[in-house]
Amino acid sequence: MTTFNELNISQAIMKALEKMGFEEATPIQAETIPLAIEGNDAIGQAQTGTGKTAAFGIPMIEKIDPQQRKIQGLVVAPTRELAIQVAEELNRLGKIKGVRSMSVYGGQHMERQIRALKDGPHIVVATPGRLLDHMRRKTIRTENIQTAVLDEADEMLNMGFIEDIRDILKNIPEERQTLLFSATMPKEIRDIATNLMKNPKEIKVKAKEMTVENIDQYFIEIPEKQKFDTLTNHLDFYAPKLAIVFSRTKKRVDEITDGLQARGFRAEGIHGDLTQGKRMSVLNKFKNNRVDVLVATDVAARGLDISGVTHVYNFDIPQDPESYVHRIGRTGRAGRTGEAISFITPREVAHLNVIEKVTKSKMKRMAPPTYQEARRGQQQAAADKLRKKISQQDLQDYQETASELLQDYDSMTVVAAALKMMTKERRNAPVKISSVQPISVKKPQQRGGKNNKGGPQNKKFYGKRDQGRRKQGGRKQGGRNRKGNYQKHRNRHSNN
Ligand SMILES: Nc1ncnc2c1ncn2[C@@H]1O[C@H](COP(=O)(O)OP(=O)(O)OP(=O)(O)O)[C@@H](O)[C@H]1O
Ligand SMILES: [Mg+2]
Repeated sequence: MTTFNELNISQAIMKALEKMGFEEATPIQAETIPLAIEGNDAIGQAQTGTGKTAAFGIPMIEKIDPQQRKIQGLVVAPTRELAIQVAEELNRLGKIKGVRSMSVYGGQHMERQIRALKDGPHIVVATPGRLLDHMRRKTIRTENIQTAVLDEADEMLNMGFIEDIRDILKNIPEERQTLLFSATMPKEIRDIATNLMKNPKEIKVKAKEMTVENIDQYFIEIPEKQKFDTLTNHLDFYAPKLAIVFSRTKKRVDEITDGLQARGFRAEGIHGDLTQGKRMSVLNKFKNNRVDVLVATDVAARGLDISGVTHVYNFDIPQDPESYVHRIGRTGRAGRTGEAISFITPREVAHLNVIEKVTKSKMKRMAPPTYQEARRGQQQAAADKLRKKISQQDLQDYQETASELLQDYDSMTVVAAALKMMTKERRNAPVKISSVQPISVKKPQQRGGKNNKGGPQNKKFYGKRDQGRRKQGGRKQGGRNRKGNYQKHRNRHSNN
């Protein structure tokens, strides 16, 4: 264990850390901070929820001169919500030193953003599209930036964002320090990354598995048509405190959300087609426990740090093993425990095995809870409430009425009636979710098609010869292929 004291951190930041309740540095922080303070470029890889934000935030803030009201640090993040969250954490870390961070993202009034930028933040945390917009308008000046960070670096250097990132980095002084962070870093992306940096130090916190070990991982094999009932049975039986349900498409997110609401759950959906105002309000409701189930596309898969998420459901198994790692990493953060439950259709078993292999983790098979179990789960929740009430021992006022009841009925009947009244019986509204194609592990010759995301991680499933062919083909048809993919990704992220 390393204390922050041992890392030669200045007083102002030490005080901020104390206020934040950080007692010891996490391994990625212990390894990164000294290297980054020395000025090295670095690629940092450590599991989800292990404090990568402060690992780059602390050295970045150390270097900033608060007297100079110029942008000296830049963080680029893939989603708006993450940009906001990172800016908040940096503001906490920099508060006592007087270092101010501001988030800049799409979907927000340009004029308002420009006014706020005139206030002279020291650090800007931005999504790529809007950042480029400001750079072109010269409302964000880059000449004083000393540190540039790509949070979720593998995502930022993947096809959807890579061109934007190149454009951004071109505009930042070459003497800059570049820091890249993520829980996942496929080798091909690491190679791209290395080209953008100067002799980067690679910091990889050694872990047996890519996923966090205090997340219990399960899978339930069920036909597509039974997924929704299985989800509601599971939610009733296990009564998670806060759950995130990931689905593959925006349409399905809407349908699942509507379905859950129709069955009486406090659920809300989040995806890129919603207005920014709606996205924020949904997330805030979830953070404040006014919503129990957040249904989301991958827009919520990376980086979001919402304390108290106990369960992550993959209503649809994700295409990439990396995406799986990030999605389930929304639980089990900062040493807490969590559960991840993935629904797979019978045809997706091979794909599940691929995810297990790449992430070096194992998912345990779980039987889908039955309707009877779900009902029992609901009754148990009511029984727990009764037990809690009994333990509070403030029932004197009710004793006379209780004894009258017991003269007329036996105790079993009275308690059963009380339980029935308290049980949140599910409204069994019929719900139909439009179907999607199962994800299959395609044979090599079938890969590389127009709809194939073709992420670098897929390379593993090519034979040696095919790899070569793919490389060649990739270059030749790169334009079309990349463009197709690029467009697809742009759409996915179009609301940054
Ligand atoms: N040294 C520390 N002591 C206690 N808590 C910490 C420490 N460092 C970070 N945290 C807290 O741990 C949580 C997770 O941190 P953070 O979001 O930076 O993780 P991450 O590694 O970036 O995860 P992800 O890969 O999901 O983005 C946050 O709530 C953060 O405030
Ligand atoms: Mg993070």
